[in-house]
Amino acid sequence: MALDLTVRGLSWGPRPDRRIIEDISFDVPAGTTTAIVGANGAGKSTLLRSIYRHNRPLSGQVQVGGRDIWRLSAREVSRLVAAVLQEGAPDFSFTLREVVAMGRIPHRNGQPRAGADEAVIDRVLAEFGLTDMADRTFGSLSGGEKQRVLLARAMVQEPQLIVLDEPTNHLDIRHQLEIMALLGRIRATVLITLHDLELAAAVADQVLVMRGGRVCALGPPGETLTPATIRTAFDVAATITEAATGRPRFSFDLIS
Ligand SMILES: Nc1ncnc2c1ncn2[C@@H]1O[C@H](COP(=O)(O)OP(=O)(O)OP(=O)(O)O)[C@@H](O)[C@H]1O
Repeated sequence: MALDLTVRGLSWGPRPDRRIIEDISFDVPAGTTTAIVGANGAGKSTLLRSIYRHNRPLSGQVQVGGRDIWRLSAREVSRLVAAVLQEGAPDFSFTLREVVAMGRIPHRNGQPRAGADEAVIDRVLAEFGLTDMADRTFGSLSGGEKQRVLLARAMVQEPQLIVLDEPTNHLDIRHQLEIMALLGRIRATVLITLHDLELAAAVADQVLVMRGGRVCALGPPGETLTPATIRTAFDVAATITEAATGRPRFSFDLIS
């Protein structure tokens, strides 16, 4: 299940005269992945917060499947959009299964969990290799396992759009690759912030490069992750070579 995301002229700031993101427009076609990259403070997380209906825009629109998210209730949006964020980790005393089950709440309409919910939870736990540790407490898990659980919680939400803020942060190389492989199997539309440009080039159909709260480049990785754009966005010199896999490999130098 996947719906397209349309963002038009989106601006947000804590006050009308203090805009952190300004005039952002882009489309994410249904079922595709867009990576957002940019320097620290460029506005990536702020943009995501507007898309999962946390920051009400000062101007502009966010539409999922053609529906303006601010014309829908929070519950309706949570049936469409799931978020995997840096902040907002669940209580560490919940079991892994309880944390994953929280993803069904938007579908329950005040009713207790039903058999259908349990079936979705069991399926996703199995898909994510979490069944055997389902009774462990969230607090006892490693960083990589926690990240997998948060992704599983988003998946039981059965979203049409999933937004992820740096889901590979703090993960070792193997766990980074595992998370990216899991993402590759997701049927939803994906919007993801990443600091690692090689990961972005590997997973994204489209890359949105941000600088100073604005879109600095938008398009396929080969057209956006160029030395010129990287210099503008990150203020570094980039050299791009081709790895044995055929994917781009980046190395960086300070500009003296
Ligand atoms: N509610 C807020 N009030 C005031 N300033 C804010 C608010 N939210 C974010 N900012 C500021 O907006 C800027 C962009 O922040 P944001 O977290 O979106 O950047 P980012 O690109 O995600 O950065 P990073 O790569 O470091 O995570 C930062 O300078 C931040 O301090």
